[in-house]
Amino acid sequence: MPQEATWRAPVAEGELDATVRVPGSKSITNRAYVLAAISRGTTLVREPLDSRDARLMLAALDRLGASCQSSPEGVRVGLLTRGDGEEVSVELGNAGTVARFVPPLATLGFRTVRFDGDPAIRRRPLAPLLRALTELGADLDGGGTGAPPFAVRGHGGLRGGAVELDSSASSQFLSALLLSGPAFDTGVTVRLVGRPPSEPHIAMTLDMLRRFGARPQRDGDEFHVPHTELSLSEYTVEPDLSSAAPFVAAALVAGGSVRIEGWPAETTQPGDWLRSLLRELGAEVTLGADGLTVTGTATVRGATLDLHEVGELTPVVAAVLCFADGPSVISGVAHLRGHETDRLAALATELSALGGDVTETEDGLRINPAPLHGGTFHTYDDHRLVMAGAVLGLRVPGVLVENPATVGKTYPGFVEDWHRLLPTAS
Ligand SMILES: O=C(O)C1=C[C@@H](OP(=O)(O)O)[C@@H](O)[C@H](O)C1
Ligand SMILES: C=C(OP(=O)(O)O)C(=O)O
Repeated sequence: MPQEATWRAPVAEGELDATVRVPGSKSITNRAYVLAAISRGTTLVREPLDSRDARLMLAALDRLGASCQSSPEGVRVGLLTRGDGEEVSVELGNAGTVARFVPPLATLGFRTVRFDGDPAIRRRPLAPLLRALTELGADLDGGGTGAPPFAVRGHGGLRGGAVELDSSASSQFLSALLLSGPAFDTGVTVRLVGRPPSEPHIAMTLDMLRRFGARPQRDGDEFHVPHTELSLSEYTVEPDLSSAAPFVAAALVAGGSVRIEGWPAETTQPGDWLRSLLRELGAEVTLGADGLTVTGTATVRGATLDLHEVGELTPVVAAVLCFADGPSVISGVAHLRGHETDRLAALATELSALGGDVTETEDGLRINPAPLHGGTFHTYDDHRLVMAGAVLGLRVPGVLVENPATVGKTYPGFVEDWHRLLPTAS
């Protein structure tokens, strides 16, 4: 991982012709670890992501007594242990999946689990989940503010049952309750109030629960997961299609072809939507047994896009649209103000600082064509802003991406892989 304070994002000096293998999906890896930790026996998670967020999840499960062992085959995760009244601390970093998925698990043992992390995670939404957990019988200490630091005093299980949940600030609140639902005494029934973002991530939760042997049901806004003993001997993680976003975007922005190996034929990942997006913006897109191939001509069409379901793609998509030949509007992503940073403010500020004509709206961004120039691209400790900066640098000399190491949240080898994409780059 580069240790420099800034990284000069390389310019594409010609057409691209590259094949890339991106690391495993953060969302799938961390769900697989959680489900493995409430499954009988040991689950081997193959091809998992190894990144800051994935390590934080493993460290959290280790604190809850699950044995987590890495080997060349993958990571073996055992069942959580009940504990003996001890007090442990879980480090959240700035991982939404750890902050949302682990507190429900902490109710299952006999231990007090203290949660805290980076300053940024203290500002991210959590209150509706902590409220719902309390209603389901959890004993929380310091959760009144609805933010870390707080503690869960585990009493060896959670009653569970029916609860109303406002998951409009993050789909992860709903996923958190559903993922632990099989381990609650009476399972869990969640009635949603408000519309959650990131529907594919909810589908991913339901799909992975089923694969581990749970029987989740959905009826519109009501979700039910009965108490069930789970078990699965092994689970293979797909490549992270959101980490692939800057690479496939590169073919459109710089021209030429980029192939992503291992792109699944069927998936619940939100990144699969890139196939239709890139076509709409002007690329040729082919999905075959050898992966996804995207071919572009360096011409980008402007577009009006509702990104409510695929919010995590916004930084890279916004960077691409700065090269469009017409105006663009991104909407449906007000919840991005509660992501790693306020992504709408960060993108408007940083893209404008490089000459972009980018303004914030209530729930998105307006982007008009404007010539860009070099300068420092601040990244606010947000991995996806590093990826956005890399895309800008393909066509704009002198883009200095601040703190590139922060990309290690989901993709520690990103900078090295990006340079391999551009063998003739400066
Ligand atoms: O469940 C998940 O793995 C995720 C859900 C989404 O969160 P939000 O619904 O909070 O946007 C997404 O943005 C995040 O990167 C990962
Ligand atoms: C929102 C994101 O992450 P997190 O899992 O921390 O919510 C993201 O990766 O874009």
